[in-house]
Amino acid sequence: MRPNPVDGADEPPTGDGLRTDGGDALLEVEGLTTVFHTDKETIRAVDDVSFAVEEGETLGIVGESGSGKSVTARSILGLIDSPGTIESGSIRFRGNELTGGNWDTHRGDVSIVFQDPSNSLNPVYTVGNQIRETLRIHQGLTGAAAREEAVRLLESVGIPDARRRVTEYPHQFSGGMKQRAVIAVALACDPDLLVCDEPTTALDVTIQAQILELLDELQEEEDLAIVFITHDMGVIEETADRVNVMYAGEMVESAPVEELFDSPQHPYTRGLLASIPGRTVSGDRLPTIGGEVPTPTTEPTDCRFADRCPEAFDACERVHPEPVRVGPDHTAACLLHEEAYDHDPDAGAPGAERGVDGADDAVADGGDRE
Ligand SMILES: Nc1ncnc2c1ncn2[C@@H]1O[C@H](COP(=O)(O)OP(=O)(O)OP(=O)(O)O)[C@@H](O)[C@H]1O
Ligand code: NI
Repeated sequence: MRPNPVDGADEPPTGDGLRTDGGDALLEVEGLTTVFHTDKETIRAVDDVSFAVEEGETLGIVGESGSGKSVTARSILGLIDSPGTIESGSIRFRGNELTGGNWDTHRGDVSIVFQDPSNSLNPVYTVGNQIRETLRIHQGLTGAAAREEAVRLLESVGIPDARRRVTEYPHQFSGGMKQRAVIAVALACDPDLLVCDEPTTALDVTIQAQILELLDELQEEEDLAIVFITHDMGVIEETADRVNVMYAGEMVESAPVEELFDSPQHPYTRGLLASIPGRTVSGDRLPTIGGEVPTPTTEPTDCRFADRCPEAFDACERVHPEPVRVGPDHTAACLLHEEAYDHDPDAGAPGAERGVDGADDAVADGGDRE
């Protein structure tokens, strides 16, 4: 939520410049391709995705269900199990390559918080027990030191009466308090990067806001970098410094959060933004993008969004768009931004809402006046 402390603005853009190499980012992901081999097909859940996370920043990853957000998160943590595998690409943490089984060198430097806190805590151990176990493994703390640190961690995530609650079992915690406890366990690793995969989706709206606020405070206090995964553009606007938009396994747009919201360059991003309450002309229904995310099973030869895209033109069916620079710190993978593909300008801007269900309803509202 706070501004990126590493100001990349005055770095000269490199020639082909979309890949960061040799930079000092905390996490660098390059060409990540994670596939699942099922009986009938190979699912390319994450397909040639590249991005970086700087120290202390929050990177939001957004996209509809099935776009590859969680598989990206699990890949970073080394949590891809059979039938899944990282087929190619590089994941570097502080410059060290993690793929190829080197996750243990940074185990604990990267920690994850999942959507459902109930699945993340062991019901047969007290909350304190689980925090202390993590402190022992990752920080070598035992005895009184571990007990004190467990209480301090519960306090730091805003659990009242921490000294007593540390002795309680997960079922004695409410949903929101459970997720705070999960975050305390994640922090017991003393991570530099916290990956949050839809951490508030299972919680009600008020609690959700409290957890988002907590993450923001923790980030400032502990100088944490956060990768925040959500399908909710509203949550992205509140939490992220930078945003990656994913669609069918690919990263279709990436930009600082304000720029993405002010000047989205991919029609898919425009569709996601149009579905935020309050951003579109008032109508009974929010516009949604018709259709759903296809499951990618082959290397792309076209734009995977073409058949849902209100701005698609003929080349979109036969050419795969690669990410291109559309601003100093902004990329989009869309042929609208490749001059070589001469598209019909009439199919451009005014049609941005065409094919977006519900947009017509909003316009039709004017009819009530007669
Ligand atoms: N264990 C698995 N076996 C086979 N396919 C998988 C497995 N895990 C994920 N996939 C597939 O990978 C693709 C991406 O899934 P992923 O869970 O990353 O999506 P997501 O963006 O996190 O969606 P959601 O918002 O629903 O959590 C989907 O097509 C999914 O079916
Ligand atoms: Ni997911």
